[in-house]
Amino acid sequence: MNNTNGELFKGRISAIHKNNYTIRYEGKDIPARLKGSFYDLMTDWFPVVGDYVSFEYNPIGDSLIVSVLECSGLLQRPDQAKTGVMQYMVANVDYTFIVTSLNEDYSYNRIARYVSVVLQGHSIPVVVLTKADLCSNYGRYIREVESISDKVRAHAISALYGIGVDELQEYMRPGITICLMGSSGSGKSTLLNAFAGEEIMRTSSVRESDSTGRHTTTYRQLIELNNGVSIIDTPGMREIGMANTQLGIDNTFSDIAKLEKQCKFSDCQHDTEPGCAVKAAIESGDLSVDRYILYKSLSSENTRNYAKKKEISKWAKAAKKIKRDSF
Ligand SMILES: Nc1nc2c(ncn2[C@@H]2O[C@H](COP(=O)(O)OP(=O)(O)OP(=O)(O)O)[C@@H](O)[C@H]2O)c(=O)[nH]1
Ligand SMILES: [Zn+2]
Repeated sequence: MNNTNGELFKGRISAIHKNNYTIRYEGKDIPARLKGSFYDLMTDWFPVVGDYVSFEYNPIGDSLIVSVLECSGLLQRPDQAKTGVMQYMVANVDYTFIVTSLNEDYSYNRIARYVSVVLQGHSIPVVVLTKADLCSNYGRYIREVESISDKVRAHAISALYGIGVDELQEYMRPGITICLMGSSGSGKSTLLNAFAGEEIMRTSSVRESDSTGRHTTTYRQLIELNNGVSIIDTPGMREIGMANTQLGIDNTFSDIAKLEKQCKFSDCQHDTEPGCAVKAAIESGDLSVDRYILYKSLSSENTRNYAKKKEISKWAKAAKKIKRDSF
């Protein structure tokens, strides 16, 4: 690759640190920054890790990212300011491994949240229950996770003892991108090292007393394995809020969403109304009350946050107008 006169190349964003980007191109990592037009246009379509971009190559300094190419498999997370706005996190992800350790990190509710976010982003959720060596009854957890949704498969592994990691090989096909999501200390880096067969990520040591991990992963990073699989490791996330995720929630609980449409009255509150399909399913044991409550609580959290987001953008517009009018 030579220095070019505006010639464009296609690469993939492998890391982002503040305004510094790294592009993966033909096995090399190239430092890059965004072309000024990204900022001029005030676009919120800034590249994220996993995005394919076109760029102008500069062999002696930063290359210039010109545009973001079309993508699918986009994962979002709520912004840090908790304004109900979802931010893009990673792009072009085929499978998302929801990594949860089989100790107090395990949460049915949180896994359902992750699954909704993953399905909303058109990626396929796979729950990886780590540290199976610390749990005597992991079969129960696999069944419980798979009962959340028929779109979810779960595997119990111990990367430390090499148990169950082979089961995950079925997802590892050349050209596939896998994103690892999960709390800090859940074992993402250890799993990545097991896939790579060598220590490519530093792992954090868990404090013995409370088995929480210290934060080690500082930014999202795409790593290409020798088998042609790309892995994106994300920093540990404990909370995952719902906003603009209704499609993902309905997709996760598609049987419930379908049942609600079968009630006799279209505005059925599933309370005392006759011909209520939801109540009938609960009474017959086809639908568990806990799962139904979870679906309702995620949906109402989503609606609340979405309304908040609209409210905030109304304030932001009004504030901009005041500023404009005062000049
Ligand atoms: N017992 C046991 N411990 C494990 C296993 N996998 C990982 N650990 C330990 O859990 C701790 C945290 O693992 P990491 O791989 O660093 O966790 P992480 O998810 O990458 O954490 P962040 O980088 O903070 O997001 C380390 O001390 C690992 O040795 C396992 O299968 N069994
Ligand atoms: Zn009903």
